[in-house]
Amino acid sequence: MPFQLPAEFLNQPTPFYYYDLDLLDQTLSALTAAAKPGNFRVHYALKANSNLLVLERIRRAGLGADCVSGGEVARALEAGFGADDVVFAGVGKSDAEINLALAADIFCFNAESVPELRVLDELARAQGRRARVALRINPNVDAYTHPHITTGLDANKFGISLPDLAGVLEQLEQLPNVELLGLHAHIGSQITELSVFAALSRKLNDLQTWLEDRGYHLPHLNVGGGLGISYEQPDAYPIPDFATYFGLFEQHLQRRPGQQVHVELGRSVVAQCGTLLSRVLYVKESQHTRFAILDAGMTELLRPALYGSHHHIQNLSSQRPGLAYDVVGPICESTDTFGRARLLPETRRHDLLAIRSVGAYGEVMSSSYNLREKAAAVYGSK
Ligand SMILES: Cc1ncc(COP(=O)(O)O)c(C=O)c1O
Ligand SMILES: N[C@@H](CCCC[NH3+])C(=O)O
Repeated sequence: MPFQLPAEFLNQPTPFYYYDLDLLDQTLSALTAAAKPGNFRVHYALKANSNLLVLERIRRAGLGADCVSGGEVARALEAGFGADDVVFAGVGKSDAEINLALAADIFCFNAESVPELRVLDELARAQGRRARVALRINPNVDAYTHPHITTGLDANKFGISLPDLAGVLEQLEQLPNVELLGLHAHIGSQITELSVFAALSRKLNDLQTWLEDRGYHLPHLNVGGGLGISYEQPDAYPIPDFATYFGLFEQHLQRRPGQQVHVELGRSVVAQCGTLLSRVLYVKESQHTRFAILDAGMTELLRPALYGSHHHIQNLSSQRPGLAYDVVGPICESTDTFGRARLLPETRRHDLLAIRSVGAYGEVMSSSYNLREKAAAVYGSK
Protein backbone atom coordinates (compact mmCIF):
# COMPACT_ATOMS: atom_id res chain seq x y z
CA MET A 1 0.00 0.00 0.00
CA PRO A 2 1.45 3.40 -0.96
CA PHE A 3 1.74 5.83 1.92
CA GLN A 4 -1.41 7.67 2.96
CA LEU A 5 -1.46 10.44 5.54
CA PRO A 6 -4.38 10.09 7.99
CA ALA A 7 -6.93 12.85 7.27
CA GLU A 8 -6.53 14.38 10.74
CA PHE A 9 -3.01 15.56 9.77
CA LEU A 10 -3.83 17.06 6.37
CA ASN A 11 -3.91 20.59 7.79
CA GLN A 12 -0.85 20.15 10.04
CA PRO A 13 1.68 22.93 9.25
CA THR A 14 4.59 21.57 7.22
CA PRO A 15 7.27 20.36 7.37
CA PHE A 16 6.57 17.68 9.97
CA TYR A 17 7.46 14.09 10.78
CA TYR A 18 4.72 11.50 10.82
CA TYR A 19 5.26 8.19 12.63
CA ASP A 20 3.07 5.18 11.93
CA LEU A 21 3.02 3.49 15.32
CA ASP A 22 1.10 0.48 13.99
CA LEU A 23 3.89 -0.25 11.52
CA LEU A 24 6.38 0.20 14.36
CA ASP A 25 4.48 -2.40 16.41
CA GLN A 26 4.33 -4.81 13.46
CA THR A 27 8.07 -4.37 12.93
CA LEU A 28 8.72 -5.05 16.60
CA SER A 29 6.58 -8.21 16.49
CA ALA A 30 8.52 -9.48 13.46
CA LEU A 31 11.80 -8.64 15.17
CA THR A 32 11.01 -10.33 18.46
CA ALA A 33 9.64 -13.43 16.70
CA ALA A 34 12.84 -13.74 14.64
CA ALA A 35 15.11 -13.13 17.64
CA LYS A 36 13.35 -16.01 19.43
CA PRO A 37 13.32 -14.62 22.98
CA GLY A 38 16.13 -16.29 24.85
CA ASN A 39 18.34 -16.70 21.79
CA PHE A 40 19.27 -13.04 21.33
CA ARG A 41 19.09 -9.98 23.57
CA VAL A 42 18.15 -7.04 21.34
CA HIS A 43 19.14 -3.52 22.38
CA TYR A 44 17.56 -0.77 20.30
CA ALA A 45 20.10 1.87 19.18
CA LEU A 46 18.59 5.15 20.37
CA LYS A 47 20.75 7.17 18.00
CA ALA A 48 18.34 6.20 15.19
CA ASN A 49 15.32 7.81 16.84
CA SER A 50 14.93 8.87 20.45
CA ASN A 51 11.34 10.16 20.55
CA LEU A 52 9.72 9.13 23.80
CA LEU A 53 6.57 7.69 22.21
CA VAL A 54 8.71 5.56 19.89
CA LEU A 55 10.95 4.48 22.78
CA GLU A 56 8.02 3.50 24.94
CA ARG A 57 6.68 1.14 22.26
CA ILE A 58 10.12 -0.37 21.84
CA ARG A 59 10.54 -0.84 25.57
CA ARG A 60 7.10 -2.46 25.82
CA ALA A 61 8.15 -4.93 23.12
CA GLY A 62 10.90 -6.04 25.53
CA LEU A 63 14.00 -4.56 23.88
CA GLY A 64 16.89 -3.03 25.81
CA ALA A 65 18.64 0.26 24.95
CA ASP A 66 21.94 0.91 23.19
CA CYS A 67 23.12 4.45 23.94
CA VAL A 68 25.95 6.52 22.59
CA SER A 69 25.91 9.58 24.86
CA GLY A 70 24.98 10.61 28.38
CA GLY A 71 21.90 12.26 26.88
CA GLU A 72 20.80 8.96 25.38
CA VAL A 73 21.42 7.09 28.65
CA ALA A 74 19.27 9.65 30.45
CA ARG A 75 16.58 9.42 27.73
CA ALA A 76 16.52 5.62 27.91
CA LEU A 77 16.02 5.73 31.68
CA GLU A 78 13.32 8.40 31.27
CA ALA A 79 11.54 6.13 28.75
CA GLY A 80 11.48 3.44 31.43
CA PHE A 81 14.25 1.09 30.26
CA GLY A 82 15.77 -0.64 33.28
CA ALA A 83 19.41 0.32 33.96
CA ASP A 84 20.31 -3.36 33.61
CA ASP A 85 19.02 -3.19 30.01
CA VAL A 86 21.20 -0.22 29.01
CA VAL A 87 24.53 -0.44 27.20
CA PHE A 88 26.71 2.60 26.54
CA ALA A 89 28.96 2.63 23.47
CA GLY A 90 31.06 5.37 21.88
CA VAL A 91 34.65 6.11 21.04
CA GLY A 92 34.72 9.34 23.07
CA LYS A 93 32.76 9.13 26.29
CA SER A 94 33.29 12.18 28.54
CA ASP A 95 33.93 11.83 32.28
CA ALA A 96 30.52 13.39 33.00
CA GLU A 97 28.81 10.86 30.73
CA ILE A 98 30.66 7.93 32.30
CA ASN A 99 29.81 9.18 35.79
CA LEU A 100 26.13 9.45 34.91
CA ALA A 101 26.08 5.90 33.54
CA LEU A 102 28.05 4.52 36.50
CA ALA A 103 25.72 6.20 38.98
CA ALA A 104 22.75 4.64 37.15
CA ASP A 105 24.55 1.26 37.35
CA ILE A 106 23.96 0.43 33.67
CA PHE A 107 24.50 -3.09 32.42
CA CYS A 108 27.63 -2.53 30.36
CA PHE A 109 30.04 -0.05 28.74
CA ASN A 110 31.31 -0.96 25.29
CA ALA A 111 34.89 0.25 25.73
CA GLU A 112 37.13 1.07 22.80
CA SER A 113 40.64 1.89 24.08
CA VAL A 114 43.11 1.52 26.95
CA PRO A 115 42.87 5.22 27.87
CA GLU A 116 39.09 4.84 28.14
CA LEU A 117 39.45 1.70 30.29
CA ARG A 118 41.78 3.58 32.64
CA VAL A 119 39.27 6.41 33.03
CA LEU A 120 36.46 3.89 33.62
CA ASP A 121 38.55 2.26 36.33
CA GLU A 122 39.36 5.56 38.01
CA LEU A 123 35.79 6.91 37.92
CA ALA A 124 34.32 3.58 39.06
CA ARG A 125 36.74 3.52 42.02
CA ALA A 126 35.72 7.07 42.96
CA GLN A 127 32.06 5.97 43.00
CA GLY A 128 32.84 2.76 44.88
CA ARG A 129 31.60 0.65 41.97
CA ARG A 130 32.89 -1.67 39.27
CA ALA A 131 32.36 -0.80 35.63
CA ARG A 132 31.18 -3.78 33.59
CA VAL A 133 32.67 -3.64 30.11
CA ALA A 134 32.64 -5.36 26.75
CA LEU A 135 35.70 -4.69 24.62
CA ARG A 136 34.75 -3.28 21.24
CA ILE A 137 37.06 -4.86 18.76
CA ASN A 138 37.63 -3.76 15.20
CA PRO A 139 37.32 -7.03 13.28
CA ASN A 140 38.45 -5.59 9.93
CA VAL A 141 35.39 -7.02 8.17
CA ASP A 142 34.10 -5.08 5.17
CA ALA A 143 30.38 -4.33 5.50
CA TYR A 144 30.00 -3.40 1.82
CA THR A 145 28.02 -0.30 2.66
CA HIS A 146 28.56 3.44 2.10
CA PRO A 147 32.15 4.31 3.16
CA HIS A 148 30.84 6.99 5.54
CA ILE A 149 28.90 4.43 7.56
CA THR A 150 31.42 1.58 7.56
CA THR A 151 32.86 1.17 11.05
CA GLY A 152 34.68 -2.16 11.21
CA LEU A 153 37.71 -1.62 8.98
CA ASP A 154 41.26 -0.91 10.12
CA ALA A 155 40.99 2.62 8.71
CA ASN A 156 38.02 3.45 10.98
CA LYS A 157 38.43 5.13 14.37
CA PHE A 158 36.26 2.55 16.13
CA GLY A 159 37.27 -0.34 18.33
CA ILE A 160 40.47 -2.11 19.32
CA SER A 161 42.34 -3.62 16.40
CA LEU A 162 42.97 -7.33 16.77
CA PRO A 163 46.79 -7.17 16.98
CA ASP A 164 46.40 -4.81 19.98
CA LEU A 165 44.00 -7.06 21.89
CA ALA A 166 46.63 -9.03 23.83
CA GLY A 167 48.14 -5.78 25.13
CA VAL A 168 44.73 -4.44 26.11
CA LEU A 169 43.93 -7.61 28.07
CA GLU A 170 47.25 -7.27 29.89
CA GLN A 171 46.39 -3.69 30.86
CA LEU A 172 42.94 -4.77 31.94
CA GLU A 173 44.48 -7.09 34.55
CA GLN A 174 45.80 -3.95 36.26
CA LEU A 175 42.36 -2.33 36.53
CA PRO A 176 40.53 -3.78 39.54
CA ASN A 177 37.41 -1.64 39.12
CA VAL A 178 36.69 -2.88 35.62
CA GLU A 179 34.98 -6.22 35.05
CA LEU A 180 35.29 -7.80 31.61
CA LEU A 181 31.93 -9.21 30.50
CA GLY A 182 32.39 -9.76 26.81
CA LEU A 183 33.28 -8.67 23.32
CA HIS A 184 31.53 -6.18 21.10
CA ALA A 185 31.77 -5.53 17.36
CA HIS A 186 29.79 -3.32 14.99
CA ILE A 187 30.89 -3.27 11.38
CA GLY A 188 28.60 -0.66 9.83
CA SER A 189 25.11 0.44 9.03
CA GLN A 190 22.57 0.04 6.17
CA ILE A 191 24.04 -3.40 5.40
CA THR A 192 22.18 -5.15 2.59
CA GLU A 193 24.82 -7.74 1.69
CA LEU A 194 23.89 -9.92 4.64
CA SER A 195 26.68 -12.47 4.13
CA VAL A 196 28.98 -10.02 5.94
CA PHE A 197 27.30 -11.11 9.18
CA ALA A 198 28.53 -14.65 8.50
CA ALA A 199 32.04 -13.24 7.96
CA LEU A 200 31.75 -11.32 11.24
CA SER A 201 30.60 -14.49 13.03
CA ARG A 202 33.63 -16.43 11.74
CA LYS A 203 35.97 -13.67 12.95
CA LEU A 204 34.34 -13.76 16.38
CA ASN A 205 34.57 -17.57 16.52
CA ASP A 206 38.33 -17.43 15.88
CA LEU A 207 38.70 -14.69 18.43
CA GLN A 208 36.81 -16.64 21.08
CA THR A 209 39.06 -19.65 20.55
CA TRP A 210 42.09 -17.38 20.85
CA LEU A 211 40.69 -15.93 24.10
CA GLU A 212 39.85 -19.35 25.53
CA ASP A 213 43.42 -20.49 24.86
CA ARG A 214 44.41 -17.63 27.16
CA GLY A 215 41.88 -18.57 29.84
CA TYR A 216 39.15 -16.04 29.04
CA HIS A 217 35.56 -17.36 28.97
CA LEU A 218 33.25 -14.45 28.29
CA PRO A 219 29.54 -14.64 29.14
CA HIS A 220 28.43 -11.99 26.63
CA LEU A 221 28.98 -11.43 22.93
CA ASN A 222 27.60 -8.31 21.22
CA VAL A 223 27.52 -8.41 17.42
CA GLY A 224 26.31 -4.81 16.92
CA GLY A 225 23.60 -3.67 14.51
CA GLY A 226 23.58 -2.64 10.89
CA LEU A 227 20.71 -4.49 9.20
CA GLY A 228 19.69 -2.41 6.18
CA ILE A 229 16.24 -1.50 4.84
CA SER A 230 14.77 -0.89 1.38
CA TYR A 231 14.94 2.84 0.66
CA GLU A 232 13.96 2.16 -2.96
CA GLN A 233 10.74 0.22 -2.24
CA PRO A 234 9.39 1.02 1.20
CA ASP A 235 5.90 -0.20 0.27
CA ALA A 236 7.09 -3.57 -0.99
CA TYR A 237 9.43 -4.10 1.99
CA PRO A 238 8.00 -2.26 4.99
CA ILE A 239 9.50 -4.77 7.43
CA PRO A 240 13.18 -5.77 7.16
CA ASP A 241 14.28 -9.38 6.81
CA PHE A 242 14.95 -10.08 10.48
CA ALA A 243 14.61 -13.85 9.99
CA THR A 244 17.59 -14.00 7.61
CA TYR A 245 19.62 -11.65 9.81
CA PHE A 246 19.21 -13.67 13.01
CA GLY A 247 19.40 -16.93 11.05
CA LEU A 248 22.90 -16.06 9.87
CA PHE A 249 24.15 -15.67 13.42
CA GLU A 250 22.36 -18.85 14.51
CA GLN A 251 24.08 -20.68 11.68
CA HIS A 252 27.58 -19.20 11.84
CA LEU A 253 28.23 -17.89 15.33
CA GLN A 254 29.56 -20.54 17.69
CA ARG A 255 27.82 -19.50 20.87
CA ARG A 256 29.48 -20.93 23.97
CA PRO A 257 27.28 -22.78 26.51
CA GLY A 258 25.32 -20.25 28.55
CA GLN A 259 26.67 -17.34 26.52
CA GLN A 260 24.26 -14.49 25.77
CA VAL A 261 24.37 -12.94 22.30
CA HIS A 262 23.38 -9.27 22.05
CA VAL A 263 22.49 -7.23 18.99
CA GLU A 264 22.08 -3.47 18.64
CA LEU A 265 19.63 -2.63 15.86
CA GLY A 266 18.56 0.92 15.10
CA ARG A 267 17.60 1.67 11.51
CA SER A 268 15.77 -1.59 10.81
CA VAL A 269 13.46 -1.02 13.80
CA VAL A 270 12.28 2.50 13.03
CA ALA A 271 13.21 3.66 9.51
CA GLN A 272 10.08 2.63 7.63
CA CYS A 273 7.59 3.95 10.18
CA GLY A 274 8.70 7.57 9.68
CA THR A 275 7.72 9.92 6.83
CA LEU A 276 8.65 13.56 6.35
CA LEU A 277 5.76 15.65 5.03
CA SER A 278 6.53 18.84 3.17
CA ARG A 279 4.67 21.24 0.87
CA VAL A 280 5.90 22.63 -2.41
CA LEU A 281 6.74 26.32 -2.10
CA TYR A 282 7.56 26.91 -5.74
CA VAL A 283 8.05 25.09 -9.01
CA LYS A 284 10.87 26.76 -10.87
CA GLU A 285 11.77 25.97 -14.46
CA SER A 286 15.34 26.87 -15.38
CA GLN A 287 17.04 26.34 -18.76
CA HIS A 288 17.84 22.68 -18.08
CA THR A 289 16.05 21.67 -14.93
CA ARG A 290 12.62 21.76 -13.36
CA PHE A 291 12.90 22.29 -9.62
CA ALA A 292 10.30 21.47 -6.98
CA ILE A 293 11.32 23.67 -4.05
CA LEU A 294 10.01 22.31 -0.76
CA ASP A 295 9.56 23.82 2.68
CA ALA A 296 11.64 20.95 4.15
CA GLY A 297 15.37 20.90 3.65
CA MET A 298 18.60 19.34 4.85
CA THR A 299 17.83 20.84 8.27
CA GLU A 300 15.00 18.31 8.61
CA LEU A 301 16.60 15.43 6.70
CA LEU A 302 20.38 15.50 6.34
CA ARG A 303 20.99 12.04 4.84
CA PRO A 304 20.79 12.97 1.14
CA ALA A 305 23.18 15.91 1.63
CA LEU A 306 25.55 13.94 3.86
CA TYR A 307 25.70 10.59 2.07
CA GLY A 308 23.90 11.21 -1.24
CA SER A 309 21.34 8.76 0.07
CA HIS A 310 18.12 7.91 -1.73
CA HIS A 311 14.67 8.40 -0.21
CA HIS A 312 11.50 7.56 -2.11
CA ILE A 313 9.37 10.69 -2.72
CA GLN A 314 5.61 10.72 -3.35
CA ASN A 315 3.32 13.59 -4.31
CA LEU A 316 0.19 13.01 -2.23
CA SER A 317 -1.80 15.81 -3.92
CA SER A 318 -1.45 15.06 -7.60
CA GLN A 319 -2.54 12.30 -10.00
CA ARG A 320 -1.43 14.30 -13.05
CA PRO A 321 0.88 12.81 -15.69
CA GLY A 322 4.52 12.52 -14.66
CA LEU A 323 7.41 14.98 -15.14
CA ALA A 324 11.02 14.95 -13.92
CA TYR A 325 11.93 17.22 -11.01
CA ASP A 326 14.97 18.03 -8.97
CA VAL A 327 13.43 18.03 -5.50
CA VAL A 328 15.25 20.57 -3.35
CA GLY A 329 14.94 22.39 -0.03
CA PRO A 330 15.10 26.07 0.89
CA ILE A 331 18.49 25.98 2.63
CA CYS A 332 21.37 28.08 1.38
CA GLU A 333 23.45 25.07 0.23
CA SER A 334 23.59 23.33 -3.16
CA THR A 335 23.63 19.91 -1.47
CA ASP A 336 20.20 20.72 -0.05
CA THR A 337 18.71 18.34 -2.60
CA PHE A 338 16.44 15.35 -1.89
CA GLY A 339 16.61 13.85 -5.36
CA ARG A 340 17.54 14.68 -8.94
CA ALA A 341 15.37 14.02 -12.01
CA ARG A 342 12.69 12.34 -9.91
CA LEU A 343 9.59 11.35 -11.83
CA LEU A 344 6.57 12.82 -10.01
CA PRO A 345 3.01 13.55 -11.09
CA GLU A 346 2.96 17.14 -12.35
CA THR A 347 3.66 19.10 -9.21
CA ARG A 348 2.29 22.50 -8.22
CA ARG A 349 2.65 25.04 -5.44
CA HIS A 350 1.16 23.77 -2.14
CA ASP A 351 1.18 20.10 -3.18
CA LEU A 352 1.92 17.82 -0.23
CA LEU A 353 4.96 15.55 -0.67
CA ALA A 354 5.95 12.54 1.41
CA ILE A 355 9.63 11.69 1.80
CA ARG A 356 9.76 8.10 2.89
CA SER A 357 11.85 5.88 5.19
CA VAL A 358 12.99 8.68 7.47
CA GLY A 359 12.16 7.17 10.88
CA ALA A 360 15.85 6.39 11.44
CA TYR A 361 18.56 9.05 11.37
CA GLY A 362 16.00 11.63 10.21
CA GLU A 363 14.62 13.80 12.98
CA VAL A 364 17.58 13.00 15.27
CA MET A 365 20.00 14.51 12.76
CA SER A 366 18.01 17.69 12.21
CA SER A 367 19.60 21.07 12.87
CA SER A 368 18.64 24.72 13.28
CA TYR A 369 20.98 25.87 10.48
CA ASN A 370 19.64 29.07 8.88
CA LEU A 371 17.80 29.56 12.22
CA ARG A 372 15.15 27.07 11.20
CA GLU A 373 12.55 25.96 13.72
CA LYS A 374 12.42 22.29 14.66
CA ALA A 375 9.78 20.38 12.70
CA ALA A 376 6.94 18.89 14.75
CA ALA A 377 6.43 15.14 15.14
CA VAL A 378 2.95 13.61 14.98
CA TYR A 379 1.95 10.01 15.58
CA GLY A 380 -0.68 7.85 13.97
CA SER A 381 -2.24 4.63 15.26
CA LYS A 382 -5.61 3.04 14.47
C1 LIG B 1 28.07 0.87 17.81
C2 LIG B 1 26.79 0.92 17.07
N1 LIG B 1 25.81 0.09 17.43
C3 LIG B 1 24.63 0.10 16.79
C4 LIG B 1 24.38 0.94 15.72
C5 LIG B 1 23.06 0.86 15.06
O1 LIG B 1 23.19 0.54 13.74
P1 LIG B 1 21.96 0.37 12.76
O2 LIG B 1 21.11 1.57 12.91
O3 LIG B 1 22.60 0.31 11.44
O4 LIG B 1 21.26 -0.89 13.13
C6 LIG B 1 25.40 1.81 15.29
C7 LIG B 1 25.23 2.65 14.09
O5 LIG B 1 25.77 2.37 13.05
C8 LIG B 1 26.63 1.81 15.98
O6 LIG B 1 27.61 2.64 15.62
N1 LIG C 1 23.53 8.40 10.44
C1 LIG C 1 23.74 7.34 9.49
C2 LIG C 1 24.14 6.05 10.04
C3 LIG C 1 25.21 6.10 11.06
C4 LIG C 1 24.92 5.08 12.06
C5 LIG C 1 25.64 5.28 13.35
N2 LIG C 1 26.93 4.67 13.38
C6 LIG C 1 22.63 7.28 8.49
O1 LIG C 1 21.85 8.18 8.43
O2 LIG C 1 22.53 6.38 7.70
